[in-house]
Amino acid sequence: MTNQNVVVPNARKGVDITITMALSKSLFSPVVPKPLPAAPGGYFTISRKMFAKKTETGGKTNSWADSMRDSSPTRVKSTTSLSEIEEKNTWIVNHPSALNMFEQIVNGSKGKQIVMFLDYDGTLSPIVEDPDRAFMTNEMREAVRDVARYFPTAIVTGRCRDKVYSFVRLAGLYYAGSHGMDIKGPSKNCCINKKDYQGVLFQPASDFLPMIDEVYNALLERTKYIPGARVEDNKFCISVHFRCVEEKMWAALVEQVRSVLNGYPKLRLTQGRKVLEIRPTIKWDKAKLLSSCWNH
Ligand SMILES: O=P(O)(O)OC[C@H]1O[C@H](O[C@H]2O[C@H](CO)[C@@H](O)[C@H](O)[C@H]2O)[C@H](O)[C@@H](O)[C@@H]1O
Repeated sequence: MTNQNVVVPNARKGVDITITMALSKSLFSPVVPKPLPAAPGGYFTISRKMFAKKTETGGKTNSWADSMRDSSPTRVKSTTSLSEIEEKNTWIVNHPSALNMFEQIVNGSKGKQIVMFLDYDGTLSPIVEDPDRAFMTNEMREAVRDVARYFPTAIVTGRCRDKVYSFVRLAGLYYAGSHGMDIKGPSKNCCINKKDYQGVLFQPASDFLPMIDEVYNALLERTKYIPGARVEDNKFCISVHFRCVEEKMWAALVEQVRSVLNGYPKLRLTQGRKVLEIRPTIKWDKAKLLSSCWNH
């Protein structure tokens, strides 16, 4: 089995795209016009996303605030150490540009089913201050529509599935919201055969809904005194945004979030791009979703 990550930088658009090439026997095969023959190999993934550093709960509030500062792109660094340069160079060597490897990609995909997995925020839409206004352009929508004509395509996001659908508005795609804890296939009208409609495919964390609701309300209450903090309900997950919070208040914000979570050992805290994410401790995330799709 081949598993290769290739990063495609695109300074012009500033977007990230994940391309996954998987076996022909996949979850998505019903919407492919001409299924490709099964291949003995596996899959390889091309990712052009610098995944934000994720940290588990358990650390001290200060280390959380440090981590929030470290992952903050607005923080200006006056010097770059030799080891940082070396680390970056190693990263680039291990994640070569897909644009420079097009032939290898085409060769590697022979006899395999190509499946597109696309992140939303910072990939299809620009990063903006207001999460409700992270709109994608019509040009990007058309590009995704075109891709979906050729390959089964899924949007995989930490957001609530309905919310991301309201941004993308393309019926022929798979949508995996709440970090893959809420998956739905293409809607009825866009399937070639009605029997292909798969509705809600997977909601492994449904038991957590009442708990998530409770925690969402507690977080709203506890963070309302921190200017700029924003709590987003992502159905099976919750996001606490600190993009608009002054840096000197970050430690106080983490303290509030952690104090709420103390009563909920079944929820865990991770960190994304200027966002704290609360999610169920089930053994399920976007990576597991991807591998389960191509092993389906
Ligand atoms: O896993 P992802 O799909 O990358 O979801 C992570 C978070 O994405 C969204 O927040 C990010 O984009 C916002 C709009 O550009 C930006 O304001 C925020 O700072 C970013 O973290 C989404 O709103 C969150 O709920 C997701 O957790």
